[in-house]
Amino acid sequence: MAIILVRAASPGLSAADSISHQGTLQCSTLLKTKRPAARRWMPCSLLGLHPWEAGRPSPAVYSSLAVNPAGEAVVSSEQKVYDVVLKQAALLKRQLRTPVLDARPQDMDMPRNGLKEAYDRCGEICEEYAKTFYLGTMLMTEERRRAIWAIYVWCRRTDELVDGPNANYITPTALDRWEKRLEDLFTGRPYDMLDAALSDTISRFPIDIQPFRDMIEGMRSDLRKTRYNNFDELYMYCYYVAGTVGLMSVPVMGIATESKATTESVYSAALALGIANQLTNILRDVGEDARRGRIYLPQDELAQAGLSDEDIFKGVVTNRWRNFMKRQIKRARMFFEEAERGVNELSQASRWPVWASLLLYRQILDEIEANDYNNFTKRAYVGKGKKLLALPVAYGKSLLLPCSLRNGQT
Ligand SMILES: CC(C)=CCC/C(C)=C/CC/C(C)=C/CC/C(C)=C/[C@@H]1[C@@H](COP(=O)(O)OP(=O)(O)O)[C@]1(C)CC/C=C(\C)CC/C=C(\C)CCC=C(C)C
Ligand SMILES: [Mn+2]
Repeated sequence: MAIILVRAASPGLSAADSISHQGTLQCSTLLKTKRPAARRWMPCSLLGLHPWEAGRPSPAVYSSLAVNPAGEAVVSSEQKVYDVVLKQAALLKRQLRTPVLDARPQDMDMPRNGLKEAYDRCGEICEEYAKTFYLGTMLMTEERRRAIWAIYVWCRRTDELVDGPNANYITPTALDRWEKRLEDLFTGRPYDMLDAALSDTISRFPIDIQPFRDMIEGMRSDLRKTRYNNFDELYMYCYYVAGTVGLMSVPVMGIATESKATTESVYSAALALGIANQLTNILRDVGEDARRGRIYLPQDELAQAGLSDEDIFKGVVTNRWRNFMKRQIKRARMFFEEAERGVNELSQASRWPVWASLLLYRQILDEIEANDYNNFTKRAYVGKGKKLLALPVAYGKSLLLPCSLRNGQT
């Protein structure tokens, strides 16, 4: 696939920055050298690096076009998703300027009777299905905790549609109906008590519908797609099913008043955390997914490593597999690193749970390594002791100054 760099859509870029042709480059990201005045760009491939090995510049400063085999230019997934980030950030900024939250009557602080029950049920479901997330939410303020439970339950139910016991009967039409329900709850007409909790959350926090719609879109693609040709395709899937969670959560978590970071950069970090978590999920579940006929790994990178679908189905750990896995783990860690830069930009009370979940999820990668990359038959599992240890470490990190106050604006 050939890549053409085109003028960035973001403000502040001059035409001189814009066009450069990369012929048959494999990567869709360029490395920005540290010479801001000249704004030099160097293709990662020329440096012998994958973009994620070279340090991923924000797509805010460039935009890349991939050329498909028919010679048509297509916008990269990263750029498409970054456009969503910009839109979400703009919406949040606009809504925060409208003093809806402050103008709320006092009695809205506590949900009314039926709603309390609905939120409590969301909490129970979260505790039952995701002990780690639940533990994290216990560190939040009550209103935020309830909101995250409601979002969690909606995400879990959406995932259950395609992964749960009735998954074989789920059609695109069923997902269309689920989307209609989503629209209804966003306009204050919830279908059941769990939807009512989310509907209430939406009235309390400046949450937009798009990430929710996009998650449903991810489930639609999961119904029809079992292979990913390259990382660009996989990235889009990860955005849909997990990056969206980051975008849904930021308006609830809140950005610290003292933070000097841009709203866009906080959203980018939240997106990166979702992507990192999903890549980790994928690497942990390779064997389990293969038994369902699914391979969520970039086919081109498998081929470059001398591996085929058959090797995945056979599930034998070879040196080729180890080398392939090392690169995949490295990429996931880069997304975690990107996410780390945003955590302390969140409001103080939200940092600890996010750090805790980041550290705990990232440890799954260490466990895959400790299992000598056997993710075919061994499930990477973080033991209770390590989980408990992560909590004080997370707390310590949450007390550090936001990156934007340490190194200037991010
Ligand atoms: C600035 C900054 C860093 C902000 C933080 C933003 C933030 C809170 C991001 C959260 C990211 C996150 C937790 C993403 C979830 C990723 C995930 C696990 C997605 C799973 C998708 C499908 O996976 P699959 O089917 O392959 O796997 P299973 O075997 O089924 O597990 C999901 C299952 C999609 C549905 C997601 C959820 C149910 C999780 C939703 C979680 C929350 C709303 C809680 C977030 C709260 C905290 C405290 C992190
Ligand atoms: Mn699932």
